[in-house]
Amino acid sequence: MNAQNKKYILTISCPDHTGIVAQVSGFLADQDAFINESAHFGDSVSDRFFMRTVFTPGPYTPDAFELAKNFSRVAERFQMVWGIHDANRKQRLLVLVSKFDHCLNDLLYRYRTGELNADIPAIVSNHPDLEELAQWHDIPFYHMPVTKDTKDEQEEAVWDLIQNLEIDLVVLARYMQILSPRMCEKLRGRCINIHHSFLPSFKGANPYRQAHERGVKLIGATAHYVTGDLDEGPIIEQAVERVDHTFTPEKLKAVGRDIENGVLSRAVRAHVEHRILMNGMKTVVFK
Ligand SMILES: Nc1nc2c(c(=O)[nH]1)N[C@@H](CN(C=O)c1ccc(C(=O)N[C@@H](CCC(=O)O)C(=O)O)cc1)CN2
Repeated sequence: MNAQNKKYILTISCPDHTGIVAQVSGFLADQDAFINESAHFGDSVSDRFFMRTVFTPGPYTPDAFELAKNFSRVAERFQMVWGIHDANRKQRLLVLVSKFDHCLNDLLYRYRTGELNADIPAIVSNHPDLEELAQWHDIPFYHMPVTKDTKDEQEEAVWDLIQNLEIDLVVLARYMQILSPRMCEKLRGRCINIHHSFLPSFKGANPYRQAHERGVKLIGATAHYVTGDLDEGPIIEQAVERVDHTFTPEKLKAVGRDIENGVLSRAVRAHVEHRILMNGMKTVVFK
């Protein structure tokens, strides 16, 4: 164990090839680093390889900058998309909400208890309803109302806040406004939405009403990265629960709330722990 309790996470995605695990573990050994855990996946369809290795520096391990410079030679050889992340650095989340409070409430509980190892410097909403909940948690609340005519200005203000607060991840916790393609591009790979259906079923607004009208026997929730295509972004986490003909739309929503909470929190936790790697329009999520 090193004195400063430093720990890093190396994430890799690259064209599949023999010897990658050997080269990476050999590199870390040469840099005097201790591997704590490692996971990898070779996708035979996309022919890409994914790896996540957690390591702690030894007495002779160079600093993170020097380590990254040294690793870049290995990365180039295998055409890697890679990152070395500080496992002890808390990711900074901006949570966007509208009027529904259950996902925000759940995230804030997990944040307050330390289960969600992240910082939440601010909450943004297009409605004032949830300001009291933010105040209870002593988190700054920004009421940023939006209409079809003011959407551009509102998104500019949200973007300024993201930059000023050095936000790492934006979480749409039942935020009921569709982000513009421009905003989605700016937030590519770092904006997670909770959709209240088992996608790809029931995209868009009012999925519980759609589900009730369809007479489904399962309802679910999906956490996905946000793209310009509504509810089409790469899926991160999903869950379902059984329902039956006796379930009214209100009862479907009540059961759905607990599903949404669990799905969103697992997705956010996976992101902040650098366990999600992009695989085209899909994800690889390491346990
Ligand atoms: N660019 C994206 N923006 C958002 C996504 C997304 O996948 N891509 N997910 C939504 C959340 N959502 C479903 O999960 C959703 C939210 C809102 C609507 C919708 O039709 N909203 C209306 C306005 C509603 C209102 O005035 O309150 C609209 O924007 O025209 C559909 C689906 C979050 N954003």
